[in-house]
Amino acid sequence: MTRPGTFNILARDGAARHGTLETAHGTVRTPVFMPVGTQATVKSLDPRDLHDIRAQIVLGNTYHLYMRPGDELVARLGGLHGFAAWDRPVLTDSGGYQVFSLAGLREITETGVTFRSHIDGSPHLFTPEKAVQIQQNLGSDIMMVLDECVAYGTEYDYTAKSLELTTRWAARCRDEHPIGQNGRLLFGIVQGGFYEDLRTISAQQLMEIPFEGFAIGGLSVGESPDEMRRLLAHTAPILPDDKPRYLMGVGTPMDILDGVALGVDMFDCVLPTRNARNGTLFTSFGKINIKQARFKEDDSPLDPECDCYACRTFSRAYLRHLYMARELLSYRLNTLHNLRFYLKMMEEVREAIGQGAFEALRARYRAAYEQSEQ
Ligand SMILES: CCOC(=O)Nc1nc2cc3nc(NC)[nH]c3cc2c(=O)[nH]1
Ligand SMILES: [Zn+2]
Repeated sequence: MTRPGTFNILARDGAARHGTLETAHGTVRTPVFMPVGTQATVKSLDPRDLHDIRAQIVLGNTYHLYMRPGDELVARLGGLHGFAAWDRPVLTDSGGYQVFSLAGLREITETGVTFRSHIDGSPHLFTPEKAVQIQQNLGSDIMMVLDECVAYGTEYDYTAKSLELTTRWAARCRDEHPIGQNGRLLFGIVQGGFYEDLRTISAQQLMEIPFEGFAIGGLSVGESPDEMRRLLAHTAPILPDDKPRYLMGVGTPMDILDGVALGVDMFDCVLPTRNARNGTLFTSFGKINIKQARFKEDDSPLDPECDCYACRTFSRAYLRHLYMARELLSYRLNTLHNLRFYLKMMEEVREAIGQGAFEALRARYRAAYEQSEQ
C-alpha cells in the first residue's frame, strides 16, 4: 500500500488539480466532496447506500461523538470503522467549530477551550492534545487541529491574536500525533478572518509545521459569496502546491466549482443532506422543492440525468407524496439523490480536469444554478 499522506497530482486545468490522496483506509480521488456523518451516520443512509452512491470518504464530528456515545466507547468497539461498519476513509473535525457554534458558555485560554455540553450542561475542556486523542480514539484517517474559528466581522486585533493561538495549538497537536504515526494524517487549519495580511501570516506560520494537508477555516461563516471567493483566491495559492487543500463547510454546487477553480481539493457541507430533509433537491436543471404542487401528478423521474436509486425507481409524484406525508422514506430517497448529485458532479470534475475541460463543465453548472438563488 502506498504510504498514507502521499498526494499525487495527476492532471491540472488552470489552478484546478485532479489527484489522489493515500490514507490508511484507501485512496481518495480529488477533488472530493465528503458527506457529513455527524453522529457516526450520514443521516438516513447505511454504509451500503454510501457505497452505491460512490462516497469515497465521510466526515465525523469530534464534539458530538465525544459527548455521545463517547470516544473511548467507540475506541473499544472498533473505532468509527468497526462501530459504524464503514470500511473507507473518515475525516474528523477537531470539535473547535462545533464548540464555537453549538456549546454554550465557552472560554478560550492558552490551555484550550472550556465549554458546557449542549446535551446536559456539564463542563468540559478541549486542549489541543485532548482534541487529537479523541480523534485517535475514533480511528480517524484525517484529523484536524484544534483551532479557533473567529466569527464573521471579528475585528483585526482579536483576529490577529487568535490566529497566533491557533498556530501554537496546531504545533501542540502535531507533537501529540507525530507525522506518520499509524498511517493517520493531521491537517493544519488556516485562520485570519477576512484580512488578507492575517491569512498570509496564518498560512506561513502553519507551513513551518509538517502537516500532510492544509484546511482553510473561518470561511462560510455568513459572509457573501464574493467575500468568500476573495479570501479563498488570496489564501489557496499560498499553501503548498504538493499538499491537499481542504475548504471547510463549503458549499453550494457553484461554491465548490469555484473552489476547485482556485485550487481546492477537498470539501464538506451539510447542504445536500440538510436540504434533502426539507425537500430541496439539486438537479441537472437547478434546485427544486419537491413539495411544489406542480409535481403532484408528475410521473417522470426527478432528474433524468441522475443515476441514483430514487431517480431510477420512483416518480416525482411519489417523492412528493412521501414528503407531504412526512414518511421516513422521503428523507432516505431525497438524501440518496442529493448526495449522488454532489458526488456525480465531483466525478465529472475529476474527468473534466483530466481532459482540460473544467471551465466548460463549470459554465454548464452555472447556467443551471446561476439564476436559482444559491
Ligand atoms: C472540519 C474541520 O474543522 C475544524 O475542526 N475546525 C473548523 N471547522 C470549521 C467548519 C466550518 N463550517 C463552516 N461553514 C458551514 N465554516 C467552517 C469553518 C471551520 C473552521 O474554521 N474550523
Ligand atoms: Zn437522483
